[in-house]
Amino acid sequence: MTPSDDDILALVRGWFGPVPPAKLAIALSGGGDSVALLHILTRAFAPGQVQLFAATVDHGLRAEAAQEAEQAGQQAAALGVAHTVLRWRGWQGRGNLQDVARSARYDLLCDWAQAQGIGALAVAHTADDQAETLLMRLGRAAGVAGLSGIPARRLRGGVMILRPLLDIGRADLRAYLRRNGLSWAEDPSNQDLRYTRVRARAAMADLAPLDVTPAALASVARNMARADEALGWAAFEAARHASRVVAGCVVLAPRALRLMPEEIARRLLLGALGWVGGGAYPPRRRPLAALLEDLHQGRPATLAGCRVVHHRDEIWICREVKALHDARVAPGALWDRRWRVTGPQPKGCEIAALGAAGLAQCPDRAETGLPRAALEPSPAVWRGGALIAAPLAGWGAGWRAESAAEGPGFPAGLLSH
Ligand SMILES: Nc1ncnc2c1ncn2[C@@H]1O[C@H](COP(=O)(O)OP(=O)(O)OP(=O)(O)O)[C@@H](O)[C@H]1O
Repeated sequence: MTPSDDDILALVRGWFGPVPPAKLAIALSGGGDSVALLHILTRAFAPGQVQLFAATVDHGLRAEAAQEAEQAGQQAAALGVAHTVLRWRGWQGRGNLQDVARSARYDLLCDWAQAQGIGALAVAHTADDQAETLLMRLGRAAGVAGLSGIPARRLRGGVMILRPLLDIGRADLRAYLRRNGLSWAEDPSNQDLRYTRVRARAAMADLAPLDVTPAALASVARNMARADEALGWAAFEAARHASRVVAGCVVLAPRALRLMPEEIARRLLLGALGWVGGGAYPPRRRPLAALLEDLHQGRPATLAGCRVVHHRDEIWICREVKALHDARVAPGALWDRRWRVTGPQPKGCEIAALGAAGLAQCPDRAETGLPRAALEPSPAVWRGGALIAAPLAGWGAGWRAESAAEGPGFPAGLLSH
């Protein structure tokens, strides 16, 4: 049965709970879903309870984009909502256009929201988007995390991204738009069968006789999200017992790693590699499985900007020194996302990796008890090619290297997976 306006408003109100954000940004593409979201949000809350702001990203990729952004602005204005157009002109012809544009769009929207002091951004993904995402991920042989689909809430760049329409179907939103006499722009790429998402949408109709409906798939995503959270928690607990952080490395007990369920070990490694290596994308399943096998066999390995070695009966996940070739900053600046090095007479000095040649100049290196793989990528102070200090290797009076990593760190980062 098609839900009425009141049903939809109650659903969205319920989604936000008793304390909705005082300021809420809306990502308004001008397409049907986000126009509906805008309209719904203007009606869902008590007057003055939630201050709304809308923004449209003009990617400059289609001739009509600027005009559509302007139209979206008029729709927002008609509803008394402040509107901003954010322009992106960053396409350099490299990589996958859809992915690059999406990532740039979220960056622009989150930066804008933060600059306005708005902590939450609503986007208009629907139950159909969720179902299509699940189908696409089945095709990529996803695991529990992938089958959790699009999250209802996720922190990005200090802004909480909210998806209050994730339990509402696209057809129901179209009915809402028509009932309320609202117009919207159709994105022509929604018909382009070259896109996997469009093919997934077309395939949904064929799956209906099996009861594989958007609602059922959205339900699977919710179940998987709960399982994912539980696995994240178990990995966090396992990491607390079987690992420690030393000199920017994650140190693991091999026996504990061997006894853990494989999925927990896999997540623990993923979290450690992400924290130490800082890669934008996590390593894929197969290289990660190969790494786990190497570790069980006592072999050293390299993955995701990390070097993994055995040292004194423990496994050390260290930063890969080769990945730091270009990492050079002035003293006091953030180095390799995680270190801040300060000390006396910094003039003319730069911070770069200690490396093998630098380490050879540190007489007290053995006394640190740290493996070479941990010391070589550690921050060192250089002046004109001469080593001034290597705080983690015990060389250079007065210089300090402090951990300055942002974010939840390790192992807490395993919980937000
Ligand atoms: N140009 C835009 N300006 C502002 N918001 C946008 C824009 N494009 C998309 N959005 C927001 O993102 C929501 C989802 O849009 P769309 O499905 O195109 O996005 P996506 O994030 O690229 O996801 P995917 O392609 O994986 O479905 C829209 O409903 C809208 O809230």
